[in-house]
Amino acid sequence: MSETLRLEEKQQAFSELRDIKTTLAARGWFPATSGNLSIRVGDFTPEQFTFAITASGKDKSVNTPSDFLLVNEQGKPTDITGLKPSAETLIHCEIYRATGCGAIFHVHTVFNNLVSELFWERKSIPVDGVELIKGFNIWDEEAQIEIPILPNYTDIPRIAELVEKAIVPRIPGIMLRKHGIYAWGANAFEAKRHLEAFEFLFEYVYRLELLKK
Ligand SMILES: CSC[C@@H](O)[C@@H](O)C(=O)COP(=O)(O)O
Ligand SMILES: [Zn+2]
Repeated sequence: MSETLRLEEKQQAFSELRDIKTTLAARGWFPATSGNLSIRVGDFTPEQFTFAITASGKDKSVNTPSDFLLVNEQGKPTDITGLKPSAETLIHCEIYRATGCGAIFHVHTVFNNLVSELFWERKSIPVDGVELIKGFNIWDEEAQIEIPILPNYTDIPRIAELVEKAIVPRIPGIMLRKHGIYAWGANAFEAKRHLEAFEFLFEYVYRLELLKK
């Protein structure tokens, strides 16, 4: 890839990340510096790829000139930089490798944490016939879906190695227990739609469980 093209693509990815970061921060979806966002950049094969990702530990409700960096398929910075990629970069790497998606957004919310604990023994969160399932492009009448839950190990490589097996066809997301959702899509627009659908469904599931009691 030529340097000019790479610079343009990098700036485009950083600008998209900034927009989505600002939008999600306004909803309070990045409490206490949590969450991370990434968008792929340039040519992409399962073996070799580059993506733009949020730097680790930043206050994601504030925009600064050093919020993002480029990393390779091993999660290592591609340029010389003082910035540290997200601590959860390896999970992004595995999702890109397994799905070939174009963007991945991760948020911690109270509702996603609650349902991940509520359904931990089942290892998936069931959702039954709710209209917003169509946000995943699933159009079956009264569709029933299961959103997979993985354990929240402190050691991120241990989580990363479980990702590929845990991915369920048609479901563009994985929950980490009492941690948060990773949602992905072909591009930032789709990943955002999926993330919003997940969060709506998690609140619905939680409230329905309460009503049943
Ligand atoms: C500060 S709590 C959240 C972190 O432990 C982590 O789960 C997270 O989502 C953000 O980590 P980061 O390294 O900033 O991408
Ligand atoms: Zn996290």
